[in-house]
Amino acid sequence: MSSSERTDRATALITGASSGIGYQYARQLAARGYDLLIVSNDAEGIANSAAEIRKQYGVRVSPLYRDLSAENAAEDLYRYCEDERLDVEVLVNNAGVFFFDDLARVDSRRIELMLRLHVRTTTLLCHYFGRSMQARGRGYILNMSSMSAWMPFPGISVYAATKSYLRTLSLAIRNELYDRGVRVTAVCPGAVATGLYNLSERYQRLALRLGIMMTPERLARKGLRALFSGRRRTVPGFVNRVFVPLAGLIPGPIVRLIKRKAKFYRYGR
Ligand SMILES: NC(=O)C1=CN([C@@H]2O[C@H](COP(=O)(O)OP(=O)(O)OC[C@H]3O[C@@H](n4cnc5c(N)ncnc54)[C@H](OP(=O)(O)O)[C@@H]3O)[C@@H](O)[C@H]2O)C=CC1
Ligand SMILES: N[C@@H](C=O)C(=O)O
Repeated sequence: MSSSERTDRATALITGASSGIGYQYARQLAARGYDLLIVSNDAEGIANSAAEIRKQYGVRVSPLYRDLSAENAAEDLYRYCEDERLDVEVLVNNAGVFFFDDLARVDSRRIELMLRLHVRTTTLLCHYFGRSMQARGRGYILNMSSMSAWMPFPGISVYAATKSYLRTLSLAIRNELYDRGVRVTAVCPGAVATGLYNLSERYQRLALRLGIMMTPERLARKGLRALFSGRRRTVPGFVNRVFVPLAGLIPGPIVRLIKRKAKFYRYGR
């Protein structure tokens, strides 16, 4: 199965498309001819993204304001698509949040929000839309995991665990849906220059120049290429691919030594 320029009215649903990587997925899917349904928790931000993409690509773009960490978020979104008779051919589960803190220290509401957004809602969206896609015999699901899926490190315990869950989930459902014409890909980036960790623009520019970070445009291009060529997973960036098998080999005492010494770990303490 491959996707080129589309002529029918298939829809791509992208969560968290008001900014960063999700916005780039939305633009690039519009460039491929998909109509879009884009969702975020910021009414003005998602409406602005929709207006810009509509103007640039001339496709139909519907912005939807939803808190995807809410209890029935996935079911609501699925029902909305049914009511609007949207033929969702591509589902991009991208919405995400980040915090850096110890599990025992952080406000429990932040933990709950991350678990609901990354795990509960994403899983149920895969369930509902995966079911329709398999009935139709065609579809694509892209789940945003992360290189941190292989990095059970202090400060990112919940984030890394949820991204590891998404990596595993994606691989399993890929094999459940493959013979029904549905492709599932986990995208596992290292650092991408977005607002996710509130890194200043100056440091982002430096990290981009040093090749430590990737632009969201480039990441989205690589993610979609992997999705439409039916790959199970992509870890964009050579250095990231080299680091992945090494991350789990770092001994606990070294991890704890870095934690004690690292300046970034002391911020906000
Ligand atoms: N940046 C990076 O280095 C990496 C990012 N990733 C993953 O990529 C994905 C996108 O992140 P990125 O683009 O960097 O970050 P951004 O902060 O730029 O984008 C996050 C998106 O998620 C949306 N979102 C957050 N909370 C909710 C919510 N409760 N309901 C609905 N939408 C929500 C935000 O919308 P709004 O604020 O408008 O609600 C925003 O559109 C995330 O899943 C992240 O974990 C993975 C690896 C590396
Ligand atoms: N930088 C990424 C981890 O490796 C992320 O934010 O997920």
